Amino acid sequence: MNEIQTGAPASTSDTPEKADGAAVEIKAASVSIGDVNLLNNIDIRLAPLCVTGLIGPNGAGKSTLAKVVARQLSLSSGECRLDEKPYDAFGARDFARRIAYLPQSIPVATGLTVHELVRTGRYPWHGALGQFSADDRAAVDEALAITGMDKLADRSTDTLSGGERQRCWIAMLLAQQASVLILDEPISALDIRFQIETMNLVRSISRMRAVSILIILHDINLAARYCDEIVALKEGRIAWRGPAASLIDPAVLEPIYDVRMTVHTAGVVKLAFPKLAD
Ligand SMILES: Nc1ncnc2c1ncn2[C@@H]1O[C@H](COP(=O)(O)OP(=O)(O)OP(=O)(O)O)[C@@H](O)[C@H]1O
Repeated sequence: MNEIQTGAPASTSDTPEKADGAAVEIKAASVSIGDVNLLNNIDIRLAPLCVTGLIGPNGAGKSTLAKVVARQLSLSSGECRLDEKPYDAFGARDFARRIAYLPQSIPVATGLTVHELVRTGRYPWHGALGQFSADDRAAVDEALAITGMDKLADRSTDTLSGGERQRCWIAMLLAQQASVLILDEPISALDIRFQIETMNLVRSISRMRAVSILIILHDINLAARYCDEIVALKEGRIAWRGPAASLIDPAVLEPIYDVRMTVHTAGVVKLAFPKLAD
């Protein structure tokens, strides 16, 4: 997997321009199912050039919030705005040009090759006749190359390993060239090399394409290292938010996870670990 090379490929007249950096604003968001409150009064803003890490214990509401931002789940109360307009102002295709979502559970079998699956990321950008343009082809080739999936382009997705499948879906998302990326645990199945390369890629995309990124992570050390801002959820509420550089501190982490923590310093890098029992 390589560092991202250039900006979006040059547009031709039959495909729309890539949407400019978009900002998402979620205000006073609550989600209830029956009498269970999954999210309570959440405010969050995703801005271009910013990687926001969403952390917190299992069941805290992270995936629920990701689904809300990706318009997969409706709010019980509150509002979602994209570029200062309510989500309802966007049709499905318009929305997909702006916001791309990688769910936590990706389908195991699609019956498509890697190349065919990544091509589906271009759907929102097809011209009026639905024809695949030079821009579409360039976006797919670039997405395959920077995720290292070009070597497996002709393989059936049904035969991929868990990590390869995760990279394949990341490639499809990159081909979509949206201005906002919502990534729910995108590195959970990746080995350490691909974890680091994916996090580097996420940062590069944020910087080079002015993309707004929300990424759910369980690895707090990677979150501190690669994100700009952190939002920590606990029991459906925001337990802490702040710059990623302030995360690795027992005073911050212990109340979020209810685990005693210890911090080790290697050079200028601080790493947090659970404290072992004496
Ligand atoms: N449709 C639903 N009906 C009832 N409860 C639900 C529903 N969907 C989610 N929940 C509950 O809401 C809570 C938050 O779930 P969510 O998947 O958002 O957590 P999470 O922080 O992403 O957890 P994890 O780290 O384990 O993936 C959980 O307790 C879950 O069981």
